[in-house]
Parts: sequence; C-alpha cells; structure tokens
Amino acid sequence: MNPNTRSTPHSTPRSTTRSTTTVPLGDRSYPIHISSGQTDTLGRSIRDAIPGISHAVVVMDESVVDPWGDQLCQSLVNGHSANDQAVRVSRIEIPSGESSKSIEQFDRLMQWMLRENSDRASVLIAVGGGVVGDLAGYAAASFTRGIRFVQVPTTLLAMVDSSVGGKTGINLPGAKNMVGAFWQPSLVLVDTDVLSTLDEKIFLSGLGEVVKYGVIEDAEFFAWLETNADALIARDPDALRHAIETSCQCKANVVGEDERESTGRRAILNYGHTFAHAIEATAGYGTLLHGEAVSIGMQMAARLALSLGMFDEASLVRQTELLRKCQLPIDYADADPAKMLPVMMKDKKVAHGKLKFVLPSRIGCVELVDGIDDDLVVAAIGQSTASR
Ligand SMILES: NC(=O)c1ccc[n+]([C@@H]2O[C@H](COP(=O)([O-])OP(=O)(O)OC[C@H]3O[C@@H](n4cnc5c(N)ncnc54)[C@H](O)[C@@H]3O)[C@@H](O)[C@H]2O)c1
Ligand SMILES: O=C(O)C(=O)C[C@@H](O)[C@H](O)[C@H](O)COP(=O)(O)O
Ligand SMILES: [Zn+2]
Repeated sequence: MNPNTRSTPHSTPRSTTRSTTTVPLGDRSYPIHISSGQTDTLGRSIRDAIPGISHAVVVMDESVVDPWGDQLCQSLVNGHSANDQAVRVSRIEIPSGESSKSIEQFDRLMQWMLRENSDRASVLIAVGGGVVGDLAGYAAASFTRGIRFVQVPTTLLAMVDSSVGGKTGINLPGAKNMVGAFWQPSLVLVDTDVLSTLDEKIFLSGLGEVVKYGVIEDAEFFAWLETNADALIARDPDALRHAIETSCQCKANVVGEDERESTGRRAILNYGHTFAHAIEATAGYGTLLHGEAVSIGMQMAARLALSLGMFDEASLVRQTELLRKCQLPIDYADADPAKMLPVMMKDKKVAHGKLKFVLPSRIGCVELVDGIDDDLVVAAIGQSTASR
C-alpha cells in the first residue's frame, strides 16, 4: 500500500449521517460528501457549497429524473433563506446508455446551454451514472472554456469512481473516452439512497471498480471484500458506506498525486481497462456494462501477469473468486484478439507507439509494464474464450 494512503483496519464501521473525503489538489481541492437519507436537501448542499450561484444547468440521465432529479431541482429552488438570491434552473434529460457519450449528445448539450443563456457564472450539475457524469463534465470543461460543475452520482460505479478525479469525455466509435478533458468538479455529492432505484445488474457492475481498488492498492480492503461481498450485494448500508468511502479515499489519494496521469501513478486506476475498453468498443458500446468489461479485463490482465511470471496462481484464484462472488462476468466468449489488438493500440497509455499494461504483482500492488509480446496478450485474451 502507498505510504500516504489510509491504513485503517477494515472492520465494517457503523454508518454516520455524513462523511467527507477531500481530493487534495491545492486551490482546486474539493470535497466528496457521502450521506444517506438526504436526497431532498441536495440542492441546498450545492447552494451552501457554492455561494452566490444564480444559474444551475442540471444535466440528468432520463432514468433518474423521477424522483432524484426532480427532488434536486426542487431543493435548488426552494432551499434558500431570505438573504439568498434566487436560482434559475435550466434542466435537460440525456438518453440512458453508453451511446450518449457521443459527439451528437455533446453538440446537443452545447447548443442547448447557449439557448439557455448560460455563461461563465453558470454551474453545471450532473445527475446520473458515469455516462452523464463524463458527458456533462466535458460540457462543463468546454462551455466558455470551462464552468464550475458538481457531480451527483446515481450509480455505485459513479459513486466509487467516475464522479471523482476529473476525467471527462466522450467516445469515438473505435476508441473509448478518446475525446475529453481533465476538468475537476467543485463538489461531489453522494447519497446512497439513490441506489434504491438501481437495477441489480447495474449495481453489481459497480463492484468491478470496487474490486479494482483492492487489487491495485489495498490488500486489506481486498480481504475485507472477500468477507463482506455478500453484505455488499445485499446493499447492507454499513458495508456499502465502507466500500464507497474506501474507494473514494483511494481514488482521491491517487488523483492528488498525479492529476493528469503524467507520472504513471494515476495509470494504476486503469487496471483491466486496456482490455475492457477494447471489449466495449469491439462488442459495441453498451453490449457490456463498463464495470462488467473491467471485471473481464482484470482477469485478462491477471492472466497476462501470470504468464509473465510476475503474479502467482493463488492470487489469480483469489481475484477470480471475489469477482465470481460479486456475480460479475470473468470471461467473454466473444472476445476476438484480432479485433481487440488494434483497438488496444489506441489506448491512452500508448506512447511512442508502445503499449503499457497495468499488471498485478500481488494483491494490493500493480506495475506498469511495456514491451510485452503480442502472442502473450493474444493468449491472455484467448483464455477468456477457451473457458466458455
Ligand atoms: N471518468 C471516470 O473516471 C470514469 C471512471 C469509471 C467509469 N467511467 C465511465 O462511466 C460509464 C459507466 O458508468 P455507469 O456504470 O454509471 O453507467 P451509466 O451511466 O450508463 O448508468 C447505468 C444505467 O443505470 C441507469 N441509472 C443510473 N442511475 C440510476 C438510478 N439511481 N436508478 C435507476 N437507474 C439508474 C442509467 O439510466 C443507465 O441505464 C462508462 O462510460 C465509463 O467509461 C468513467
Ligand atoms: O480515473 C482514472 O484515471 C481511471 O482510469 C478510472 C477508470 O475506471 C475509468 O474507466 C476511466 O475513465 C478510464 O480512463 P481512460 O483514460 O483509460 O479513458
Ligand atoms: Zn473504469
């Protein structure tokens, strides 16, 4: 584990009303507030955190408008004292699904923001999962060259990963997240109550990124997940809170040390993603959920590390069993190395034509490795199809 990260033992603590983790980025530092039972005051919290807000641009996944988006807009308008100025609220719905991380939806958003007379003082509020967070975050980074924005994540995956760290963007047909910007939010507001309307399969996909944190950085957390996977799947509030807080803390630490993925430190968050993004792009965006593709991708990466002699069989079995417990896919019968390899060469970790992989050396530790023979990569993908 990195010496700067938290080292508390992973017994499950009792939930408290609200906890806060800070993403440490100097004068651009921001809080992640994690609460439960406060969905009717989210707008109030935004007004408290961003005093003087007069125009809110609320970008919502169409599936979360009723009730979460509506509640948030209501409390933005109502939740003010006599001294506050009124807030004008512009709201737009984004079609659900990965295909909305597109140039078309980005263009639609920009044109609409202009029609709504948005300006540099407007604050964009993204309400949804990673798709809306990434798309709306990129809109915030781009409109008038950058306006403030707030992330209100509504999926487990968005709570533990995509709402934190400022990677925003959209997909190109042949490459995930290929167009975008690093643009940090001013605030992340997590309320676990919003998960009550989330489908089981989508909830479980978020566990893919949660397991990732255990493998890349925190062996104790990994062991805690092995013991508490059932509680998490049952959405036990204390287990859920602990998993979200630990994941956010890990991501906040890493982002604080390497905001723009320039030293290699942040690249560890990309564990499993070189394979996962190639699966998503070749299967067709939305065929697999991102967290599912990450689960399969981590298995491919771990098998590759095993074939290089840098990871041991027992650790691979532990990862496989934990992902199985989380009811995540561990293989992808339709994986096609011939199609995936060219897409993998579009990975953002490619530099000077060389691809780097994030590979585990043990549970709790990964390394960046380049110069790997294509045959070994093809074999690691092939094992995914062989076990069908
Ligand atoms: N920026 C980052 O650092 C980062 C990190 C991880 C993933 N991502 C991106 O995030 C995306 C995946 O995010 P996701 O898994 O949240 O997918 P998503 O945003 O597509 O949401 C999944 C589904 O859940 C629905 N939904 C969302 N919240 C709901 C709720 N509370 N109740 C009912 N339905 C709800 C949505 O309509 C959608 O159909 C991918 O595009 C991935 O690349 C980005
Ligand atoms: O925040 C990061 O850094 C990550 O890599 C987190 C990933 O879970 C996430 O899917 C991210 O969007 C991937 O980034 P990319 O740079 O490979 O597109
Ligand atoms: Zn991811």
